[in-house]
This record gives sequence, C-alpha cells and structure tokens, in this order.
Amino acid sequence: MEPVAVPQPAPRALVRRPARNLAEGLLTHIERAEVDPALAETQWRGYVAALAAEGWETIEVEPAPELPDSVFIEDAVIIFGDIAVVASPGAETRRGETAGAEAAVARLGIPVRRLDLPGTLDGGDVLKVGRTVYVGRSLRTNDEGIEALRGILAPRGYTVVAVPISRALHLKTAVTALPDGTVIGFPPLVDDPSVFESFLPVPEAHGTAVVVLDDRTVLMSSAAPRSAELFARRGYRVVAVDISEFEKLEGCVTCLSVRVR
Ligand SMILES: NC(=O)NCCC[C@H](N)C(=O)O
Repeated sequence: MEPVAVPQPAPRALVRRPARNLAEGLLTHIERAEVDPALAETQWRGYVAALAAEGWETIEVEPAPELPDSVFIEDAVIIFGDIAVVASPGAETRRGETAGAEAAVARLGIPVRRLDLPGTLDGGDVLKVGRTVYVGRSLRTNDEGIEALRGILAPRGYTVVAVPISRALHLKTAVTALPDGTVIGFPPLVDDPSVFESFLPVPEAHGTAVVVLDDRTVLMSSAAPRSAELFARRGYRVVAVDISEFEKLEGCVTCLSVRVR
C-alpha cells in the first residue's frame, strides 16, 4: 500500500514593511548611496512574494514607520524551535524595534526570552547550523550578549560558538550556510574561516547570504550570479530576488525575514 502523504503546515516567516524614512538607515562599512523608496517598496513586495511562491506563509510584524532600519527584522528577534529570543540591539537607534517583534512572536504563541543591556546582540550575528549557533562578536554584539544567549541555549542542547567579525557589519553579512550545513562566505569579509567545520568561498560579496527555503532551495540576491551558479552546480535550486535598495543600507536577503523554525 502507498504511504499516505500527511499535509504539512506551511512554514512561516516574519517580515516587516519598510519604514517611511528607510533611506536614513545606518551605514557602517559602505558609503551612502541614494535609496529609491518606491523601488525599495517594490523590491520588498517581490521578496515577500518570492517567499509566498515557495510555499511560505508570511506574517507581518506591525510596521514601525519612524524606525528606518526596522525592515531588517532579522536583527530584532531570533527563533530557536520552541522559543524566541528578543535581541538587544547594538545600535541605539534600533532599540525601538524590538517591542513590535516581541509582540509578533507572542501573538504566535511562542514563549519569549529577552536579552538586556549591557549585553548587546543583533539577530544578524546569529547563524544556526544544526545544533551549533555561531554568533558574531561584532560592533553590534558584545561578550555579555553572547554569554546571555549561551545561558538560554546551552540547556536546550545548542552549542554557541563566538566568531570574530571585524570586516563586515554582522556575521551573516560575511557568512551563511547552505542546507547541507556548508558555511559559505566571501573571504575578504571573513576574519577566520577555520572556525567553521566546512567552509566554501563564494566569488561575490552579495553571494554570501542565502535564506534556506527547504532542503534543496535557497533564496539569494540577484546581484551575485556567479555564486548562484556555484550553488546550482552543487544541486541547489536558486530563487534570486533584486534587493539593491536594501543592499545600499548594508542589508541582505537574510535580514528581511525571520523564519519560524
Ligand atoms: N542582519 C543584517 O545584516 N541587517 C542589516 C542591517 C542594516 C542596517 N542599516 C544597520 O546598520 O543596522
């Protein structure tokens, strides 16, 4: 007898629509280039539509129209299976973003833990690979923040590994991971690739960030075609989106959503 396929609920992701003053977002490592707010809105819709087309249910966090970097929802909250950890943003101007993110995860019924000052930690510094959680020690994330996260995660069976980040804004600006756990990164942005169990260099700065949509599909920026080819040669299906206006603000594909997983 054929096994009966049990319908799985759609995977879910949080997103937050761009603020009115998006163009005033923080910049650390790159020069300011003019952001087109209308194009940014179109690109954000395209990003959300790409998630939906791949079977993801997207849940909007209440917009924060006055907080320019609020679209980068990944930095405000991180979900680890059955708990959500609300970040302690390392940039003063981003501290107002966490309340809405916390309310959104609470509405989903996910128990919330909070990180607090003097500890700082941005979600963009957190990369989960199986039960290993790499955390960038960066301009935004400090030792106290990393220790506090370790205190929450160690009893849950996660190993937290601190990673130095000095050449990029966040850990995930420099590296992310393919579905098989291979860490991918653009070498000029990576302080020490040897901390990762397996590391694959990619040829473009915008090719470092992938959002894993399922075991064989990744979402990435259309600004990194050679990296996309590399992933395709490894057997992955690549969904590419144009997020140029967010890249001008040091954002990437991962920053624009939080997967509930
Ligand atoms: N996770 C991320 O890499 N987020 C990008 C945040 C960009 C924003 N302009 C910032 O500087 O905080």
